[in-house]
Amino acid sequence: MNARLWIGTSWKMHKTIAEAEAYVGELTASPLLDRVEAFIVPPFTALAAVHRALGDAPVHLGAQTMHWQDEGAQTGEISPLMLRDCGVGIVELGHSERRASHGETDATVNAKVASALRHGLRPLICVGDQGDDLDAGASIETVLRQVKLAIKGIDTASLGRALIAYEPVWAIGEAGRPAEPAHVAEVHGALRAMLGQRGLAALPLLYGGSVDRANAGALTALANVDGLFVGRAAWTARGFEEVIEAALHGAKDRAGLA
Ligand SMILES: O=C(CO)[C@H](O)COP(=O)(O)O
Repeated sequence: MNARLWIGTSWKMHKTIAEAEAYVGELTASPLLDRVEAFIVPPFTALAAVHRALGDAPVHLGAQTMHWQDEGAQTGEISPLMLRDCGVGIVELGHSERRASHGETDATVNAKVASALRHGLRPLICVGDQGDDLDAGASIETVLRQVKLAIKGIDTASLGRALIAYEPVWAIGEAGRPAEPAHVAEVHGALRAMLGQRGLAALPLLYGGSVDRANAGALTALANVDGLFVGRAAWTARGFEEVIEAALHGAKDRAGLA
């Protein structure tokens, strides 16, 4: 296997179209993009403009969520067909902010994963334990349960396109504290073992939550970390490039990575 690291950033509810275009103009000048599977996940309003601005650049375009129906009376929602129409290839599903504040459940994540795969989109399934889970030693069972429910009833062959991001809720955002590499290694190891039992050992496992250029290398040095999903540290093109650089450096001695 000669896999490459997946390194991406969600801009969450940040950036106007002009700001998004300026970011893409700067990022696409980076030679590092040829060495990873880079992806950016802008807000819906900037998707079409970012798609145009990316042109042939080696950067995947993602969306932050979607509805599972193709169309319908779903005010305010976006369908998989609409994402495809904007040039989107990846869709983030189940982020903890959507679970906490926008009614996302394990069941809706499961419906969305199935729909994304039907429409040729690559689902980026986000799972994460709460601080209480961590304190109770229940991180692994929480995360395994979320993944099992997200992929429930979906055939193994089509799931080969999925990406999984472990994002501890206690590690995300301004109030978050970055997870220790030893904790990430334990959770990713358990995820790999469970997925392996289901014929899905090759699914890329990304880590997210307060990733920055200082800790990226220690995370990608871990055998079961196949990429990083970054928020704040990559909201400038230079910041994103620095994280990619650190991630590549961390992974340089790992067998099987390009
Ligand atoms: O979604 C995330 C990565 O895009 C995640 O919420 C991490 O955010 P960060 O703590 O600002 O890196």
